[in-house]
Amino acid sequence: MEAADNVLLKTVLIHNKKNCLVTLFSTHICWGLMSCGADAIGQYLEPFYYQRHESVPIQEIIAITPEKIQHAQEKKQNASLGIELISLETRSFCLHVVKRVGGHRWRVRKVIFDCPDGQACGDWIDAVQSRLNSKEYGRPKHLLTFINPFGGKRKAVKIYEEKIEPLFYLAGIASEVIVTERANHAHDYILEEDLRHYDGIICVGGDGMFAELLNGLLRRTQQDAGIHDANQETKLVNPRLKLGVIPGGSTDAVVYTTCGINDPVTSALHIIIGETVGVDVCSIHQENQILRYCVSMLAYGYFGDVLIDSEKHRWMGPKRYDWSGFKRWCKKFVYEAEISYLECPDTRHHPRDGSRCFAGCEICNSIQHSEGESLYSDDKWQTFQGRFISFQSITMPCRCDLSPNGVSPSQHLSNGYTDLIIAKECSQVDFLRHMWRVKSKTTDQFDFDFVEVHRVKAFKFRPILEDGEDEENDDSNGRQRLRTRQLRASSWNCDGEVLTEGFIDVKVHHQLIKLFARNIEDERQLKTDFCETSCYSCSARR
Ligand SMILES: CCCCCCCCCCCCC/C=C/[C@@H](O)[C@H](COP(=O)(O)O)NC(C)=O
Ligand SMILES: Nc1ncnc2c1ncn2[C@@H]1O[C@H](COP(=O)(O)OP(=O)(O)O)[C@@H](O)[C@H]1O
Ligand SMILES: [Ca+2]
Repeated sequence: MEAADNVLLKTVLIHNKKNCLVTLFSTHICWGLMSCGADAIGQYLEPFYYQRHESVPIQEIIAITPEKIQHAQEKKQNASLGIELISLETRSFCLHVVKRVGGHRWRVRKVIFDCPDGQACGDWIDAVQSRLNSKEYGRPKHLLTFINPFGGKRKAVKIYEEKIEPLFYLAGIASEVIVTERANHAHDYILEEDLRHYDGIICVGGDGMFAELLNGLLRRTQQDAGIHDANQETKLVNPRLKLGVIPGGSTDAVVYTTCGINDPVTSALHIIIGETVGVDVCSIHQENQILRYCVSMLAYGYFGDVLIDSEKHRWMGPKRYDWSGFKRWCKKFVYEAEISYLECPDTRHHPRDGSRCFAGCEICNSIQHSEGESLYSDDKWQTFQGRFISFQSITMPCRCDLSPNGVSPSQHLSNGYTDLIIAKECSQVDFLRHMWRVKSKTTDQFDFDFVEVHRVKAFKFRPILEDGEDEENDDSNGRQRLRTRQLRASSWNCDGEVLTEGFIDVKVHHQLIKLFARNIEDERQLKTDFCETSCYSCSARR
């Protein structure tokens, strides 16, 4: 019974008016009815087995609090004495634990236990609290929080005050809150201020707001490490601070991808439990300068234009993307570029390999990168030159309400690669069929002969803006003449921010940042009413 070594506390407590054996292990807490009885003062007979029990990992305990309950006997006594409730010794405690309510949504569940006396109650609270404080769980204590009052439906301040602040208080997290007054407020603050006291920086906002935290933190980290204007060969430094997002924007692809849903309470709970996931970051260069960093979608052509147009319709809230998407689709624009890319050498990893990135992803954990090696000495660069409607580089799956499966469903959070998705020149109807599949959950959106996909480590993008010579009728004098046709230029949609530079070089940095989030769970594999395999009672029974 090796698991018994990890037993920290074991007593009979009252839960739901029944005697329950409650055991605190170093990794989880377990409670349930026993087949051998135990008396009310906590004596129990060995051997005992739980009949039915529940187990919660320590990681998923949000907090433990004393619970003031007037016990039945005391109530009776007080009633007979004709007195109101007086302050009595607290001998009950409440465990606030993560509860999964379906669709990746998390809520707080309260589980109350009554102890034989105040001393036992205090012992339980101290024992559980000391596990929660253990460094191995990395739960944040001090957070810097930025709220964008103008993101999405403009409800970020209300969301924070009503839903998030009480949860942080419950979990003992001190949060310094800054409601932003202008674009780049958060970015500039992170670049300049003293951040030593924080464990992490979070925002209540959308992808654009998250991009401010990302760019601010990565720039600050490189600056502090003495790395300025890095070229692509430079190994970037990983920030100490972790980032987190509470959805309050329009698309919220970062939070939807990493938590499985854009729900503020779920995100707050992911942050509180302190679990983190490494996330790949693209650095976007022009010559020897880093222009920006990007984690979700970097797009040129269709989605670049949609972003520019959607900014004019901000008043519509999140619906502006549908409207601009539709408007932009009505006019067909074609772009041309030369794109060179360094494809993932392992052919098992591909945007259409059918894999999914779940919490504890084995693919992300097993992929090896030879970070120190020069990308440019590699002779495996390939080139695509041609016309397209949409070009996207997708570094995480980019799930969102617009695309619940993701823009690249088999992309991974931390595999060190980005997926290039090129929708080549085609009819408007064909492009719509492709987009329709991106939005729907059913069919493979890449299964079209005009869609090309590659999983790459780096790429170079060179827009072609002149189309050689074209014959054109000049109606005024009826003669034909040759002239150079100008091709349309687009701009980049970089995590929802506009980037006007056309020529760029992009490189993926494997797990450059850590995000407070577990990543989505494979709900088919979640056991709801069974104990973890490490449970003492279960392993004893096996
Ligand atoms: C003709 C109908 C077109 C519908 C298009 C359906 C495809 C959906 C693709 C969604 C793209 C998700 C990638 C994430 C992008 C965000 O970074 C960005 C900014 O998000 P934010 O508003 O800051 O939360 N949002 C968009 C739509 O460009
Ligand atoms: N106080 C503010 N006023 C105006 N713009 C802001 C403010 N705070 C942040 N922003 C900017 O608003 C943009 C969109 O924010 P975001 O939270 O992503 O919302 P949405 O998802 O609706 O686009 C970002 O570019 C961010 O820099
Ligand atoms: Ca990736």
